[in-house]
Amino acid sequence: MPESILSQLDQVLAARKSASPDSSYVASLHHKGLNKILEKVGEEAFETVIAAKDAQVSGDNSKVIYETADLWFHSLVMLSELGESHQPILDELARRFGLSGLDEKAARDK
Ligand SMILES: N=c1c2ncn([C@@H]3O[C@H](COP(=O)(O)OP(=O)(O)OP(=O)(O)O)[C@@H](O)[C@H]3O)c2ncn1[C@@H]1O[C@H](COP(=O)(O)O)[C@@H](O)[C@H]1O
Repeated sequence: MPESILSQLDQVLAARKSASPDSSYVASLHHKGLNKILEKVGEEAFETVIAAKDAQVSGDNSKVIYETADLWFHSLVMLSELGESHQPILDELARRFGLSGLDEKAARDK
């Protein structure tokens, strides 16, 4: 089975941690450090929200798809900077699968 794009990206992002900041965008982000990466995640989250509001009016989802990809990508860079891969996130979603959000909240609020 071909490797998933998330696995392929994880490998590239990890390799970029030791690359020269002049040689690549991801290497430049790792070089600038976590605060710069978090700034980008916040920026992309905001742009995604605006694109979703626009899509609601126009009925065209192309911009929100593009911005969500930017958000996911920068979130992967954040995880990579912290020494994580995408896998624990998929595992957490899998753990939650089938667990009603309402039931989970009720158990938490007890
Ligand atoms: N998926 C992506 C990806 N998505 C978005 N981006 C970059 O993320 C940046 C988004 O920032 P903005 O939209 O804010 O644009 P900007 O104004 O250029 O950014 P700033 O100057 O504000 O930081 C752009 O430069 C995009 O090109 C990405 N850059 C890289 N990748 C992947 O990461 C791999 C490694 O990339 P390099 O490190 O550049 O080789 C690539 O082969 C791709 O697979």
